Amino acid sequence: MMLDGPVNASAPAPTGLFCGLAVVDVVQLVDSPPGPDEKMTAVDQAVSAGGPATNAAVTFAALGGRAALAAPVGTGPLAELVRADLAQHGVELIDCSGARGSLSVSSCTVSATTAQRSVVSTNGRATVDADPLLSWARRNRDAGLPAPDTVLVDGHYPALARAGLDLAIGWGSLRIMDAGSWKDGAEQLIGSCDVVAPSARFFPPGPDGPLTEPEEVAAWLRGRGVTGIVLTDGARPVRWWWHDGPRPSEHGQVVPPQVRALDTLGAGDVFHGALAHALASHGRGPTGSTRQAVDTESLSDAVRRACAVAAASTTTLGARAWITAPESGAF
Ligand SMILES: OC[C@H]1O[C@H](O)[C@H](O)[C@@H]1O
Repeated sequence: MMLDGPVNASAPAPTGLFCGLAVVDVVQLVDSPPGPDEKMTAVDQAVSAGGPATNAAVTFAALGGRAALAAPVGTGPLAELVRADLAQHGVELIDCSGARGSLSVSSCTVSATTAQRSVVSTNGRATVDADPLLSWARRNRDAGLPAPDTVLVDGHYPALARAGLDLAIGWGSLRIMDAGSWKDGAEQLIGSCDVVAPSARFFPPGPDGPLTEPEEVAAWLRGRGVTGIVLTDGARPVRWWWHDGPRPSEHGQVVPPQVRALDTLGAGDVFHGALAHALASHGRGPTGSTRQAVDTESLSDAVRRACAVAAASTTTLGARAWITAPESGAF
């Protein structure tokens, strides 16, 4: 799984802002998922902060980037756990809690036989206030700090995503969306993104029902002005499309490294964090904007790197242990 070397060894560390969900993940590794009314002893456990944007931000920082996470976290014991995990992994928190600051717990069961996960969570039920994000941006500007190279949104808390994307438009940052499975309201955000990474469960509405074919999904996203499309499908090949202005569209796929997976929870988030890191590492283009530096070659290279990191993350339990695993030195 050794990669060809750093994306751009001489460039300063890329910076990323991640907007979306923070939760507490309680992960139990079991021989097989419990049945109704069954109590069982787990084989192992992991507890950490979780949520797509949170896991992506931690990955970005673990790969050497400077990451900030805008998410409602609030106060109390669960919030303390999230804050401690982010601090340990070098992610700056911009707490965007509104009046109701209620952090969710994701109860995650992972089968040691199949590495498949089941997740139960109230997800994003806190109210959100985007003002702390805007203040953070103003403070950084006044301090002369560079704007983030990339902004990633995960589709949770659309008002926060909107604020992050609007800032990114002003900064000229590369705008990435972890689109996951289809969510109502996604369409309003997608049109503001340069790169959209949906999963194989992303079925946008079509004239005759949901669009399920990858080519149809890609065409739908292209029709909304998206330049780079990265369609993930678990351990199956990742397909990508690049469609830049009048030039013909380019398309390719990357077969992820085949590994002995223990836990697939959060692997998609790790993929998105690594994708953002690789794309942001290409530096700034001729107009001083990161988005100008990204092209079809950098996208396919970023997909290849993200596949390697995400595959490695599935060999350990939870979305953190891969960071200190010996083979992660290759990243
Ligand atoms: O994408 C997986 C993440 O979101 C889920 O809700 C879990 O919290 C996990 O951290």
